[in-house]
Amino acid sequence: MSHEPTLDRIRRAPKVLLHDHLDGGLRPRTVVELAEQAGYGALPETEPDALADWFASAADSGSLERYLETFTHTVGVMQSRGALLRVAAECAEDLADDGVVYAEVRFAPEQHLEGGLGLDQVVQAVLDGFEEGARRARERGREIRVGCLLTAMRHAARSREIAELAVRYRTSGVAGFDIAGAEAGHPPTRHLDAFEFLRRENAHFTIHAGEAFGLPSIWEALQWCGADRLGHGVRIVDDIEPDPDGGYRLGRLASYVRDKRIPLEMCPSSNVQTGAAPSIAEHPIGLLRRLRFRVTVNTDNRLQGRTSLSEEFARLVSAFGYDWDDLQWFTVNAMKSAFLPFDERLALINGRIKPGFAELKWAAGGAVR
Ligand SMILES: O=c1[nH]cnc2c1ncn2[C@H]1C[C@H](O)[C@@H](CO)O1
Ligand SMILES: [Zn+2]
Repeated sequence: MSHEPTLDRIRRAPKVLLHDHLDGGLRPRTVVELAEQAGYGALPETEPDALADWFASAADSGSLERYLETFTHTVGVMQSRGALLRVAAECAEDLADDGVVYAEVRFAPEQHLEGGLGLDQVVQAVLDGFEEGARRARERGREIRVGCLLTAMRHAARSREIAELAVRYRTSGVAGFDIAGAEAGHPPTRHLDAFEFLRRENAHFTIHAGEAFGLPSIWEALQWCGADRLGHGVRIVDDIEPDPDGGYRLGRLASYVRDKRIPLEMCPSSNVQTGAAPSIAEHPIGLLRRLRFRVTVNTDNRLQGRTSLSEEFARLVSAFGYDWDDLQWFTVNAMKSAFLPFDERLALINGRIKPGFAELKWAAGGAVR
């Protein structure tokens, strides 16, 4: 029997997902049906397979700005309570079917007000949807826990309001806060007021940084804003240089990120699509994993990337030859980095992740550690 983690077996592994956009993970058929129901006439294709192809190829643009244009159509059909609830429920089900046991799914409430909903109603619809999806998954024997991160758009000016919303819902399923959108020209320090508020409230947040823009963005996110985690953070490699004796020399920022165990929410396929990395095989995740940064593996946008967490892992296995120990290491890193109380993280690591991986290693004929 092969020791190699195949896609099929990876799907059975208990996985953890920290960076996944609700509006980047719709089923193509759902986009078509919601568009019909809402009278949204701007879809570039109206047949689900053709629409799936369109999203994947339009997002394959080499530029974050053009990649983000594809969200017009997903956000466009997510403007009612019914639509938000359906998308969130299907998201929870799809992740559970992929073997994800814990997920933090993010979206920007301010983008879903065009149908007349208020911010609170938008958040409530999504939380209700996650609960419904998790319930349906449980009925099929799949246990998943889904938390929500509220995103503020970095080009807009509603971050303080969204941060307050995140704190208001923190006991109802919102695990934290994030900023997203085009990075160049929109530094995280523009939203300092929101981050300072969150810190005073002992709340958690991550910041998309070091994706389409380099080290200054990472530095601001950590040292000015106080981010707990970095969304992508892939450009931290710009602060790492090979040294003559075959090792690597870390600059001050890269050292800080590694020493403080700052979680990197890496999204390999998304980075290839936006041009942040030339290919999966050349993705900095290979080096960062070897240097033992706190690397986690994520999907970013399953629709645009035509991917799943299992597929991201499978792509890394074929590019870097990762084995079950590597996949477990990424997964434990992610669980340690979740915006969940420490005892609950530990319970998932010891109760689900370690036993689940041990079973797969055993089935693969490998040593159980
Ligand atoms: O990878 C990304 N970088 C920056 N912004 C992103 C990325 N993926 C999605 N977004 C944006 C588009 C969505 O409409 C928004 C909220 O999920 O976040
Ligand atoms: Zn993202």
